[in-house]
Amino acid sequence: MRSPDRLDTELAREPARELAREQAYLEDARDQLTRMRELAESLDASKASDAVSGEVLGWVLARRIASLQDDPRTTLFFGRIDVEPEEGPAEQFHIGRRHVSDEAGDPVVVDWRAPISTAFYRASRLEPMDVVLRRRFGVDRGHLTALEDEHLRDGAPAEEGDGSPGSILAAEIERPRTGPMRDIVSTIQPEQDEIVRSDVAVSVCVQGAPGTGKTAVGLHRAAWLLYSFRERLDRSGVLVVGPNRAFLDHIGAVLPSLGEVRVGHATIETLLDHGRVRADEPAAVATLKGDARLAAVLRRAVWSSLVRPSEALVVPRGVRKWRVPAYEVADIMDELAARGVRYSAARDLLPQRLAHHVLLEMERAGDAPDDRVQDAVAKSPAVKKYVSSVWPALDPAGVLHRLWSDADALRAAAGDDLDDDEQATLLWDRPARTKGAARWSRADMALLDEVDDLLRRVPSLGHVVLDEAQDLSPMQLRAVGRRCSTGSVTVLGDIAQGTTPWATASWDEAMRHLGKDDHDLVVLDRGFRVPAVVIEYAARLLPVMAPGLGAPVSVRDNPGRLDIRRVDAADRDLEVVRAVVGTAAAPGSVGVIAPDADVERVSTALAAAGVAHGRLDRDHGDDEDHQVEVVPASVAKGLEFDRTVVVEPAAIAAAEPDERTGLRRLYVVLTRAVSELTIVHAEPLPEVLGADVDTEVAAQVGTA
Ligand SMILES: Nc1ncnc2c1ncn2[C@@H]1O[C@H](COP(=O)(O)OP(=O)(O)OP(=O)(O)O)[C@@H](O)[C@H]1O
Repeated sequence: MRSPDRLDTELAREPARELAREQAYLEDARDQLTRMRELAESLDASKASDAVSGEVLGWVLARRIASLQDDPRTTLFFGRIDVEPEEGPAEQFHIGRRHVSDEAGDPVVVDWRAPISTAFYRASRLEPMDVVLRRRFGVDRGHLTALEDEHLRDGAPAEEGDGSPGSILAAEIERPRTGPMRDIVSTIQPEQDEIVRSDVAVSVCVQGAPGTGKTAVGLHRAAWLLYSFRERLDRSGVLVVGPNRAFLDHIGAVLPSLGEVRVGHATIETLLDHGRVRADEPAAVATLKGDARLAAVLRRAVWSSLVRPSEALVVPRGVRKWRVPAYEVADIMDELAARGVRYSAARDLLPQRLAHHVLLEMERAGDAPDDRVQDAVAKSPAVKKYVSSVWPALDPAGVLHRLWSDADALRAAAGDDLDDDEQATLLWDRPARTKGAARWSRADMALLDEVDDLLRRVPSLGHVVLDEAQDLSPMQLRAVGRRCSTGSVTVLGDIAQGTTPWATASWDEAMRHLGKDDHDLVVLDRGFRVPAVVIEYAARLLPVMAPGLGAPVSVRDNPGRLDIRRVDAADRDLEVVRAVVGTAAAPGSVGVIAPDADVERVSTALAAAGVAHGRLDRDHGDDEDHQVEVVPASVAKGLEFDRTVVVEPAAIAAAEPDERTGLRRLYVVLTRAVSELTIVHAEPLPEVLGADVDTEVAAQVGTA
């Protein structure tokens, strides 16, 4: 019998042995991956039956070979589950970013998206899902450094956990943020996994406070859908829509790191690109243009272009003239208009319909015309001219130009939907002379898109992930909705972060505008980004600007640090530089978030002090990665930095058109920090943050 001391020593050695065993398994898996890649490389695309198949096969093989590269920065797996079903054999599965199999075709590593992997993410003591052991691996540059086991059926009482992550999980969550956003496959939480794996037919709307993982969940859902419904979605396409270019740069590496390179990324501006935006307009005008009532107005404007025929169509052919009486043309037009075909598509059908009637006339007169005659009649100048007179050709710019310049046209289209004042608001003060000279606004883009769809149906994708959806107007939501009309959508957002005057107040309403009345609404409330002291501070804004919405419960180990520095106006820029220099000494990204109008000044002050930095503007950042980025407040949404320095909160709030929007913008800005938030201000802070806040919070975190 072994002595207790020896047993202890052995037990202490066991994890090291286990780790060595797993490391050996990893080496084996790597060999198998190499074997799979070599096999793919040995296949010859030129043996295909013809040149086109050869090209397709060559492309498929190249893609497969690329997907079988071993990335030395990660390991092939990050977890393991041991499954013991009541019936059938016990099995063990290593879970990784991609599938690896051995010579016999048996799995060595299973893809995190495979159905069997669900248990890795969701099994709990309450619901073990046949899992007896869940193992997580600590990883460093391709090596396993630690393992952590959870025994789900070891007889301990089946209680829910307290929600706090284990140490490997915690280390992953606490890892400093550098560079762009990374994937979270190894640590997806059960409530997140449920969203990720919702069926392809289900549209999901996720409301979640800052840092609850909405963006991460949306991107992983896209990857899961592509894996599970590859053929269908490869054909129809998947698109991610985000708020601005800087955000797309921030998230752009996540899907490629999961092996998905074919997902499109767009902002609402690039999606609705119907010309150059050349005009800014008052919030009241943009809000009205974003109102869903405009859809009915535009529909009327388009369809009222039809002209009731008053004269017969006369088609000369040889010595004869053939006629289609006006009332018959009207019947044909009514039938086409009632069929739900889009305006221009129906117009394309009209010549053939008219020609068919001419053909019937000819037959009645004893002729025996064939299809070629019908075609010739349809293409004849007489028919073309007639069609243009009763069913005029339209284009989006022409329709909108007329509405905004011609009070009578707008009144006719407005029906009961817009009152006189609203019509006056929409009319241009100085109408552009031609549609080509029109100075379109951002809000006009969604309207041009609506008209475009009234003329010809915009094709639908298989799935759209719409991030920061709370900021979209009803007309913009309709535009996104038509791009997933036959597919599904994942909508991500936070009502409290709505910073447009038209921001949505209700997800049910937003989903209705998207055409997805039937949807699942899920609330995420565990915060993975913002540490407790920072989120508690930012949450002081909530009762005023988003009553009823709660702050997330931070699951971060790091309590965070909040440092509020009040200085004289003359010293402010110097203090910002000092704060940045102090905070940039440690590794991790630093975001200096300033009122848009102050970005230039802050950047100049940093440059003068020799602090290298980048700048994230609305449309782009530069391509280099900088540790320090200066960020206009209006661009900060969706981004995160290890540490942030926020400049002049009162000015950030005051730059918005109203108090509520201002405080919401500030809430977004204050919730970008992963570990530290430093506020530098000369103006008094907004009252709702607390009059006593300087001393109170400073004391709480022991700052200067
Ligand atoms: N399960 C998880 N494991 C590890 N990290 C996570 C997890 N979920 C989220 N995170 C991390 O938390 C941070 C915040 O996530 P994300 O940006 O997706 O949140 P969000 O809800 O979209 O935030 P916001 O509303 O502020 O834009 C990211 O760094 C993300 O990688």
